Amino acid sequence: MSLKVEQLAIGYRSGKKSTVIAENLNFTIKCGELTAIVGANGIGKSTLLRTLGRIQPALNGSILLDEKPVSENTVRELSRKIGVVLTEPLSSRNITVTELIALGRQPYTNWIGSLSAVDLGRVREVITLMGLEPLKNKKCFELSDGQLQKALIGRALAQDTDLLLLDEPTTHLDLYHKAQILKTLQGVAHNSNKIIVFTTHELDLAIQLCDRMLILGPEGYYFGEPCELISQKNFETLFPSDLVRFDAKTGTFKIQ
Ligand SMILES: Nc1ncnc2c1ncn2[C@@H]1O[C@H](COP(=O)(O)OP(=O)(O)OP(=O)(O)O)[C@@H](O)[C@H]1O
Repeated sequence: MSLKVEQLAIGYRSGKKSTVIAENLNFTIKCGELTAIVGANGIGKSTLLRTLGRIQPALNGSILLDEKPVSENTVRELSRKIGVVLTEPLSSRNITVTELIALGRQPYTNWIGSLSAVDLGRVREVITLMGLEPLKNKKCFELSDGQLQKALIGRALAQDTDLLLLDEPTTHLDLYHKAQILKTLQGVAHNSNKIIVFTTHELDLAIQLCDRMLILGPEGYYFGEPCELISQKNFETLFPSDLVRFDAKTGTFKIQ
């Protein structure tokens, strides 16, 4: 299993006009790898993530999952292959954490949506994995933003897809829980052989925990292992150097 991007152009179409956000993207992510997409505000991280998940169309090029163009899958096929966690608010919060996570099993349930023993087992597994046991019977409206974020990631993990795409999954979390979530995602990628891709502004954590990183910059993009990107000085391209500078020794940005 792999996620292969060939000559991909991402952006927006409005009538006959198209706005290209990034183009000529080429990279391959293998199963068992955790990958972060990083870059400055407005550079195109979410646009790329949504394009990879077929939530918005590519302007050009192709996205292949296990050598098959994602565009050739039906919606139901895609729901078993790609799980997506976006930053949009939940439409209804009047359900329990367990019910929310169980929604992730929808691609596998029958037409009346009843959960099998396998579905229920997976829901229980995810509740334990995400540390949601104490919250499992709480209604979603009773949760803090960080707790809800964990439950939403739980829903996507219950979906059990080969590819999991998450847009800023650690935004509302404190440092401890940011590290905990990213460690959990790393564990899922490594132990269950999944491809997990997420956008983030947490450069330090991503450098420490990811197998690959994709840096989107104003002049182009860089893709590789964090240590390669550090030694090639690619992190220096992320921001103008008047205020912050990347320190290759510690792998962190320092304020000038
Ligand atoms: N629906 C849309 N129509 C047209 N342009 C859009 C749309 N959504 C985003 N853009 C533009 O696309 C560019 C990339 O936006 P995107 O949200 O992908 O950036 P990002 O890197 O995720 O930013 P951030 O770190 O601030 O979340 C921005 O210039 C934005 O204004």
